[in-house]
Amino acid sequence: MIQTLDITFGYDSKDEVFKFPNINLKAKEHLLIVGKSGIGKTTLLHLLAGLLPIKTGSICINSTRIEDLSQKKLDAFRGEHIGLVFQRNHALKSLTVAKNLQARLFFSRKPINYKRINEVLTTLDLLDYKDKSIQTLSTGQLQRLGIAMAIIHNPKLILADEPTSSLDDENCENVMNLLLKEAQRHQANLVVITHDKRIVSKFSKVLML
Ligand SMILES: Nc1ncnc2c1ncn2[C@@H]1O[C@H](COP(=O)(O)OP(=O)(O)OP(=O)(O)O)[C@@H](O)[C@H]1O
Repeated sequence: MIQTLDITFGYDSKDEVFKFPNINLKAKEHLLIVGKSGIGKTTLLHLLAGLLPIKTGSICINSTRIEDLSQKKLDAFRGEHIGLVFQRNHALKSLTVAKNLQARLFFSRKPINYKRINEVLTTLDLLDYKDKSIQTLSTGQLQRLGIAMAIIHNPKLILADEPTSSLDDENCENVMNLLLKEAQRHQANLVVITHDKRIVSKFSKVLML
């Protein structure tokens, strides 16, 4: 469940103040965020993840007001309950694909579940790369690994910034189906930013910034 109320934000280096429309998602509801380049979509996603501090307003995720949390508690809350798909991959370059997923589970304070790792890698067509260094992966494979890292710990909120932008039609379909299936399975909310017209029909709620 996500509820935002009158949130505003400003980057220190700029005078511009972003004012965002309220978001109200019940359990299992999903949201697509669209809008022209530079309007503030990624900024909003980072606010929902608690990666940036709101200036005013409130953000409530599963009954927790994230602006009330200390930095330490916020980091722990994010690690445990939120899965983030970034535009750029944040995997650790020195580790293999599987070790990156193990590290993600470790930082989320979840047990290392090898069956779950294999299942996610299979769905994302990455099983053959399990023991490969991530430096050998293509852009699309890296993007799929980013998705694996965002869902491996069964988060309650999945936030995805352009998750399908560098994927072909088949992988675009696989990735969206996986994100929706994972969200459904764990009763999670899924919030996706996109310019990708191929995925619009998958969402019943759309927020235009
Ligand atoms: N760290 C930052 N410091 C200062 N300004 C920033 C920072 N990050 C983003 N901005 C500015 O804030 C505005 C919104 O950026 P944001 O990335 O949220 O837009 P967006 O809608 O996601 O764009 P796109 O669709 O191109 O990814 C832009 O004008 C951008 O230049």
